[in-house]
Formats: sequence, structure tokens, C-alpha cells
Amino acid sequence: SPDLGIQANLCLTPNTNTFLNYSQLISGDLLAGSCSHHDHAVRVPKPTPWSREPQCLTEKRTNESYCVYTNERFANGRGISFFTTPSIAEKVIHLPAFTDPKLHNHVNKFDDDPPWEMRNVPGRGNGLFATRTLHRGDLILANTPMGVYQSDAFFPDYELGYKNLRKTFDQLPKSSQEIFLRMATHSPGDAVMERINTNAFAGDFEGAPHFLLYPETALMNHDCRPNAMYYHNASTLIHATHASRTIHPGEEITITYINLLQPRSQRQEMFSSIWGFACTCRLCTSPNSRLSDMHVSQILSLQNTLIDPSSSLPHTHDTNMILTPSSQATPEMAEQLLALYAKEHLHAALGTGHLLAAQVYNGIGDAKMAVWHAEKAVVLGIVGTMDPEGDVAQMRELIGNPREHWSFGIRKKK
Ligand SMILES: C[S@@+](CC[C@H](N)C(=O)[O-])C[C@H]1O[C@@H](n2cnc3c(N)ncnc32)[C@H](O)[C@@H]1O
Repeated sequence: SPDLGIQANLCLTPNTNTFLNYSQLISGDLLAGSCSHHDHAVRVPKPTPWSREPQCLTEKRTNESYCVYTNERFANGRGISFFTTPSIAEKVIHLPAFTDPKLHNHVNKFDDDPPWEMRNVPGRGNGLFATRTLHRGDLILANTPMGVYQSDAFFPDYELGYKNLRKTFDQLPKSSQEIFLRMATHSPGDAVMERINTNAFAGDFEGAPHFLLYPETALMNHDCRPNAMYYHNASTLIHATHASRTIHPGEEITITYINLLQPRSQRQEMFSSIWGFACTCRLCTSPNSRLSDMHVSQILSLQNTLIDPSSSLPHTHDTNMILTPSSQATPEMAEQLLALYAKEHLHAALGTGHLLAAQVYNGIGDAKMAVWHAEKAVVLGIVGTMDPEGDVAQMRELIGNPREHWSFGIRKKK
């Protein structure tokens, strides 16, 4: 089912042997030692946004090249360094992030009275704490990645991965290198590699698995019932974290590193075996998790009925959260799902819950209730889908004219 993950489509990476584990997770196939590489530089036609000639390596067996591409001036001098394929680099340079530098005028600003301060949390290193009341939707921080690394690029030669990650770091501006080195590491070892392992987010970037490093976002600790949510905008490359509920001064600001719709034992297993730390959030340390686990399983089952990924109906936006004539979903299910999200303090999911409710009410021709839920969806913000902006746009269309929306009466068109 689509990742309603109570979060955007990026998760922090595990912190030990990240690349090894990540590859196993996505391909289940390790090619260790089975092929050779050669390093070389490629000539790219001018003008390019890259500050230096890209340094590449080609994996001989597959003939795939991966190169280090750095733009030192990106985002008003913060800089960005990619380790990715030439075809992805070619796509990236046409993104608004590169063609419209004004987009970054208001991001990466942390000195001007941010609504948080960094404090030490016993057993968890540092964390961010609210210094004033934050309401749902308030911006906590927005930043651009310093590093974007194609995860396949590190196979099969782990050492080669280190070497190229070191190059991406070396090519960043000095001030960004300092910020980079302030991030926490779990293990001693290569300073750059370990920081990426502990702090990078994993997710799809231009259709391929990548790790993205946002050093300030990575200051936030994980909580299985977080009070903040993040969006990654694939065209501006801005990663923005907002409050998902009221956060009081002095309260720790937390995000999730994983898909939260798993029972506690599975979440804990993921943290200890893949990430190398034991989660000490309130839910993980509470004596009993049976009720919460039961809610999670009910949520999953309701979502499976309310979201129909198999649908191929024409619709204006690239979202798979659509209803089909054969759907078994009912408004009662959507209401039940919303109640469970609230009970479980899965605040970030509420916007998506209202989107599903709006569609299912409209599907049975109840435009009034559909508009009510669509308005809530827009106000609460839709997180955790591949295209949150598209989803908000379609909710606005529904509000404007529910009867013209693709979902209107769809359940009657059997
Ligand atoms: C991305 S960093 C978060 C910021 C970090 N605490 C620091 O000092 O910069 C991830 C690391 O923080 C710690 N951490 C984050 N959330 C935690 C949690 N819920 N329970 C225990 N440790 C946590 C772990 O050591 C983890 O490897």
C-alpha cells in the first residue's frame, strides 16, 4: 500500500553500515567484490552549474557511471554536492532549485531567532526544543541538502563509497563543512561516512534511491508519536519541517525516522538491528503497547480499504489515493480512521485522513460532507503522499465544485 507513513517519503537512514543494509533492503542482492571500477573525470559542455569538472567512476560490469557534482554557490553559498549518475545530474540542473535561485532566499537561516534551541537530552545526545509556542503548520526550519548520494553508487565497493563521499565533502564551502562536522556520529571511523550514516534521509530522488543530508533537520530526535512533520519538495530541493500539533515552550521537537504504522516490536527491532540504537521515546518505553498496536493494525486495515492503489481511472493528479466504483470504502470507515489517528496521536496523518474522507463522501454523492472534509484536509496539510501539493490542489478543486470533481458519485457508476 502507499506509504501513508505519517510522514513525507523520506526516512532517516540507519546508522550502521547504512549503505550495505540499504542495498540489501532494496535489492536483496550484494555484488561484493565481483567487479572492478575505474576513476575518471568527464568533460561536460559549458555552461554547467558545477563548480568543478565532475569526478566519476564507472562500474565496469554494468557500465554505470557515478560522479561527484558540486555547486558551491547553491542556495546563496551553502553549496550542494551530489554523488549520482550523469543522467540524474542532467535532470537536476533543470529543476527550479537550479534555475530560480530566488527560491532559496528564505531558507537555511538559523541565526535569526529560530523558534527552537539545541539542548542535551539524556541518552539521546542533542535535540531541538521549542522556545515559544508553535501551532500546527508553523514552520520550524527549512533547509536545502548539503549532500545527495545515490545509494546504489556505493556497491559493490564500500571503500570506493568512502572515497567519493569524502570528495563531496571536500568540495563544499568551508562554512558548510563546519556545519557538517557538527552533526553527531554514532561510531568512530571515517568522519564523513559516519556522519552521513547517522544523519542522512533515505528516499527516492529523481526516480532512484538516494540519501539526502540536511544537517539542521538531523538535529531532531525520533519519536514514535512526533509533534513535527516534514515535506521534501523535489523541485525546489527545500525540506521543510512544520509543527503537526501545538508544541509548548520547553517541549522537545521530534520527527519520525521510520514508517510509524508498525507494531512496537517491529519498530524496536528496526531501530536496534538496522539503526544501532534503542528508541527511548514514550511509546517505546511505556509498559504496555497492546492497545496502540491494535490501533495500528486497525489503521492499516482501514487504509487498505480506503486507498485503492490498483485504480487506473483518469484523474488530474498523480496520486494513488483514489476511489474506484468497486471500492468497499464507506464514510464510516473514513470517520473511524480519523478517530484512530487522533487516538494514536498520529497528528501528521490527519490531513490525509480528511482527504480520504472527502473522496469517499463525494463518492457516494454527499457533496456537503465532502467539502467539509476537503476544507479540513487543506487546512491541516497533507503529508506522506508522493505529491502533497497535487493532493491539496485536488482538494481545492473539490471545494470549488464538488460535483465536477472526479470522485463525485463514483461509487454509483458501477
Ligand atoms: C539524526 S541524530 C539526532 C540528533 C542527535 N541526537 C544529535 O545529538 O545530534 C540520530 C541519533 O540520535 C539519537 N536518537 C534519536 N532519536 C532517539 C530516540 N528516540 N531514542 C534514542 N536515541 C535517539 C540516536 O543516537 C541516533 O543515532
